[in-house]
Amino acid sequence: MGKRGGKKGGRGRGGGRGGGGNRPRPDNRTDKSALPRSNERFERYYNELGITPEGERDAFWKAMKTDLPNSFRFTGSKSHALAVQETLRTRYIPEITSIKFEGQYADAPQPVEWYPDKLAWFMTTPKNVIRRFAPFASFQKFLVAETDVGNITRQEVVSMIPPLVMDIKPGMTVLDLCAAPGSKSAQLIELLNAGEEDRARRVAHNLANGLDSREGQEYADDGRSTGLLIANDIDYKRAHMLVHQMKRLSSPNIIVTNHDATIYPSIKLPSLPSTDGRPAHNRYLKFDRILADVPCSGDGTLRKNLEIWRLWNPSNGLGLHQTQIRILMRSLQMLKVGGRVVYSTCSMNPVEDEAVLAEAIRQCGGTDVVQLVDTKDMLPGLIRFPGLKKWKIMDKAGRIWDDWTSVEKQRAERGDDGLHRLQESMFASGDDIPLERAMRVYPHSQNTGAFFISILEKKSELRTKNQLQSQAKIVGESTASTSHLTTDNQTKENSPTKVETVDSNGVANVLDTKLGGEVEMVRTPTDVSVNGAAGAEDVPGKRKREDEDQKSAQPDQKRVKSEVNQRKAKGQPFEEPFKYLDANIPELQSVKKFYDLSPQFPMDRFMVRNAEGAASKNIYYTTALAKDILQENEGKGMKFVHSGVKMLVKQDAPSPETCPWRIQTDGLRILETWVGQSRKVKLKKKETLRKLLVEMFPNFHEDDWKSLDELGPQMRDMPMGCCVLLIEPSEEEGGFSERMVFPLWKSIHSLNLMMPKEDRKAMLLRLFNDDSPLLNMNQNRRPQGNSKIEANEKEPEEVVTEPKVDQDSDINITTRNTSSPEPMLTNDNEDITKEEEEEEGLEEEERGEGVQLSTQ
Ligand SMILES: C[S@@+](CC[C@H](N)C(=O)[O-])C[C@H]1O[C@@H](n2cnc3c(N)ncnc32)[C@H](O)[C@@H]1O
Repeated sequence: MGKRGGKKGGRGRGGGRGGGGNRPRPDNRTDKSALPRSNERFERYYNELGITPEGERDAFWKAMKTDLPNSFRFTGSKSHALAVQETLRTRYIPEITSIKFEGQYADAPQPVEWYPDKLAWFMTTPKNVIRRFAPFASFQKFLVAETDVGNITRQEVVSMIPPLVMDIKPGMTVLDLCAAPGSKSAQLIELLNAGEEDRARRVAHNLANGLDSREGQEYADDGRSTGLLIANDIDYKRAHMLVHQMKRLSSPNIIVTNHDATIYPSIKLPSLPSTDGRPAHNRYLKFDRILADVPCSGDGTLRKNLEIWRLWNPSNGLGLHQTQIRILMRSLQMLKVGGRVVYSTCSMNPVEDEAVLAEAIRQCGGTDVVQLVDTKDMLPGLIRFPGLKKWKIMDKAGRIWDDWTSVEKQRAERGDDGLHRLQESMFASGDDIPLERAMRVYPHSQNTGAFFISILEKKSELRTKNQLQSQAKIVGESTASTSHLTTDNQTKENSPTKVETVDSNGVANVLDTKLGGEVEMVRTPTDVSVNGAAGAEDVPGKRKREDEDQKSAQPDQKRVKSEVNQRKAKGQPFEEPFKYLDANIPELQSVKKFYDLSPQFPMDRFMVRNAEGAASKNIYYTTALAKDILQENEGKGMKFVHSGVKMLVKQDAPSPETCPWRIQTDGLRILETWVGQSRKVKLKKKETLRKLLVEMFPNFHEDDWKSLDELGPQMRDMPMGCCVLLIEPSEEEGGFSERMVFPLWKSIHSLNLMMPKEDRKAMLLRLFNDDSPLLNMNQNRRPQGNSKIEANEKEPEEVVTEPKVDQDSDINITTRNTSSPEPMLTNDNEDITKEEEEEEGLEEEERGEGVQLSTQ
């Protein structure tokens, strides 16, 4: 499938069975496995810290110096993920274990024991062997196809831990503050939406049968998931990688933002009506759960990122300590009382781990206010070590210090030489903070990377004095301490409570920190009114503000449009605004009528992405809470990058009676329950589906319906346009083991299952072990309609890793170089990198075409 040529330096870990040998590669790419695996200061520091028991030290270093097994996760709804997992078990494992490689039978992929439902797996056979050794070809095809369509996600095993210990429940509000590229956000949304489809179907069934509606919080919105995940990243380009990942999840419960987590703005909610005649109080969103998977030095990923052996130095961790504290402090401020923050890093360095926890707890007012939750009984089967109570700090010069007193003494006697990065908060203080409740996972315990995970519970509101002090600290120290990040934040104090910041994109924001813990965006002088990221040249200034004041006098819609256009013209990044539609507009009314939608389906949550608020091409759907947030914060400087599931797409209709709005696969999962029986058809036999998958635009006129078995008469009688094809699991011979739904389009002369080519191929491979080429029956047909229709029928393709100009015009990006001037060891704990996707052969140009429709 993929191009394999030496396009870029690969992330290859070739060289045999996890041994990191130096075997030459068959292509011209750099063999990183040949990089030296030693670093005197790194090894000395961790030996001196004694992070593992004496008897395990050799095993620890041995594991560190060998290649990391590949690991992946089955994603999506549980039933679907289990169905894909079953294919691995029943078809590919027997095949793999019969392959002989270097004189031995290949190791089978194995499930990660502690991962719920065994949905995470790892395998020790090197990736390049799987890719290039012919007997693995069909397994490789399966992996690539399922990864391509989002059913499998490559992710480091240890990186899967934090979301699992967050105790996510339906209906919760969750914030992932440092979320790109989005592996953990994907897990979070799966947990948040767990069981949604079953619940909604139960409600619909009860309604149809005159039974009582379901009780309980989970059924508050007729079984639809009411929770919210806000996934954030400071880096604009990476925030768009996040958008790509989030779009694959097709959830209306997600908002992606692009802010600095240390000063993440408070999100306004609509005020409740005042009962006493006084002005209504401002309300802000507080979170049940926050994940602070902070930027870190990443030495826990060293088995995968071999460059860390060369680049590791003590300054990396020391330089991140303050930023990590600030991110954790801001998390705790935004948390509900009783809520939990999971703080995690892929670094083993206590200066980034326990020292950060201890300092944040102290700043909050102690363990009565914020307490660590014991993790030792969580995820039975996972071998872990307790958090450290005592530790030492290595300075820039490689000297190791036991405590702060010794540093101060040295400073008094010999000056600051090499000590300037050291701070008191980095050292163990002897406080009675139960740091052992955190968990440390090391490579040798179960052949993984290393990770640090902790859970903090907010017992009571933070004390206002501490809040203000810590916020003042955020303001005062921001410039110095974030300079090492990949972005160049600058912050300056404006007044005791007003803070002007210029973020990584050059966007100027005014934040008001006066409210107990609220960081409110009060003005964004250069923001494109709602979401835009300003150009670097747009630094705040008096003239800018005057311009802004004038602009605010313009009608909102015109202003947004003109500013978006200006940005487009300048090639600057911008986001189209989120505009909700009136439920009574003719377009939505026609959709409601055509699909016979149940009155239980909320018609007031549809939105479009254009300043005019016009339903012209794509209509998106969000939850009620996402709508409240997007509307309430519009024009207030929140940088919303993405939200909404594409649910309806306008199509050239084959007749005036046909609704031109077809249901898009992304939104079908949510809508299908509420579609009336008049636009639903059922299919039972696998072979009928196979025909619809292999043939694009199969003929459908005159007697063609007879070739479609049980589906034929249903489609013969179905008026043209889009309908819902439903497949129920059945025990019958030739029946299906899982429930599936698809949008099916009927035209004058053909039918078409509306699925992108790559999804069709993946499904053919999984259900039928069939990788024969797809047949485009349209090509064999005499053109009947006009050629414009054909052109309009193409679905825009999605990108995988790189942001690009989205043909949907939802997202338009001009990329900017935000990289740090110096080589920097800020590890992003990447699970999927561009480089790796290229290795997998998943380059953009190789992706199949999108959905096609025919009006013929
Ligand atoms: C360890 S990675 C996160 C990995 C991610 N949680 C996942 O599982 O895919 C850290 C991320 O934090 C982002 N970041 C760095 N400094 C930040 C800040 N001050 N605010 C928000 N995000 C930040 C980086 O751009 C990077 O994407």
